[in-house]
Amino acid sequence: MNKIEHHEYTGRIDNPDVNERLHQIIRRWHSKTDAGAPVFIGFRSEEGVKRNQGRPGAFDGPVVVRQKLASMPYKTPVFDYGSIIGDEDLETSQTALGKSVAEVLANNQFPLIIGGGHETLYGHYLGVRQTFPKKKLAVINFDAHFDLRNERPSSGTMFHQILSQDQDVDYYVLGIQPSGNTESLFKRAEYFNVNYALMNAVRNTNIYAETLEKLKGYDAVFATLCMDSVQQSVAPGTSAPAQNGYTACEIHDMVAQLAKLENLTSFDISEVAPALDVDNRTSSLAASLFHSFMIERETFQ
Ligand SMILES: N=CN[C@@H](CCC(=O)O)C(=O)O
Repeated sequence: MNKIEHHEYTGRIDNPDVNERLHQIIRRWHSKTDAGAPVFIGFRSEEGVKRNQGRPGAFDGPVVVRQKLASMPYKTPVFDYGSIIGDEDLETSQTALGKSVAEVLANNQFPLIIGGGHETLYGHYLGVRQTFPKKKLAVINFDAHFDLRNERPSSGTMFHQILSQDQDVDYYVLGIQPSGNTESLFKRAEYFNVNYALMNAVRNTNIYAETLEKLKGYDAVFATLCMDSVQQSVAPGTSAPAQNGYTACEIHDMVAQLAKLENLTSFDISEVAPALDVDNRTSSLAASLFHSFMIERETFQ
């Protein structure tokens, strides 16, 4: 059984009479907490990255991203489930994450999952599927990579795992880098009818707006953001950084639009690797993206 670790939030206080920063307002999750509220769930795992021959360092992602979130202004109810401590038994760790995600969804709350390597997404999927066993699902991935490898489960296989076992999931991925995916992976994307857009198309066409329109037609949508979709200058702390990835401005704007999607069930940000980071740039950016998302989605609470 995977251990659950709890995070102690601390930070500065400007006015002791008002709870106006996240560390002042956040409470430990329990099954009676407010419906509709966001709930952070950490997934401390880098086993998938190791198996994928990447650069480990994401194990502390959930700790450092929470440290960065702690002092951000936030006033509405928000909860923290804790972090699942992953180990070499990735499959069991992902099952544990799925169970936690399903528990939170069953409470009509909104899981905000902090990875961990991108193997986080497979556990995220398990929780969504367990909650909605019969629904037509879509997953939207902001990523430089397809993650369609057909190998032992890792941070490069999750969408192959999902699409080969579940006929009722459509896969959308935006920000694919030609320099990060071989012809074989592009062919596999065609084989699975993946709705993909290269980074240049995302920048120069209406594909994102069109994708959001299509996503409205599903029973439920879950979202994942791999930090290696963001350019290396602002997100150096990832296993496989991209030189031509999203700018900080572009990805904030896209996440803000995502937050308005009513049938969105849950959102993970993965591949924050503090051990590879420079001046906490990647963890600060991930925290800022979660914060933007929460502010935009407050209307649903
Ligand atoms: N989205 C994450 N992808 C993998 C690397 C991509 C690949 O397998 O080529 C990762 O960082 O571990």
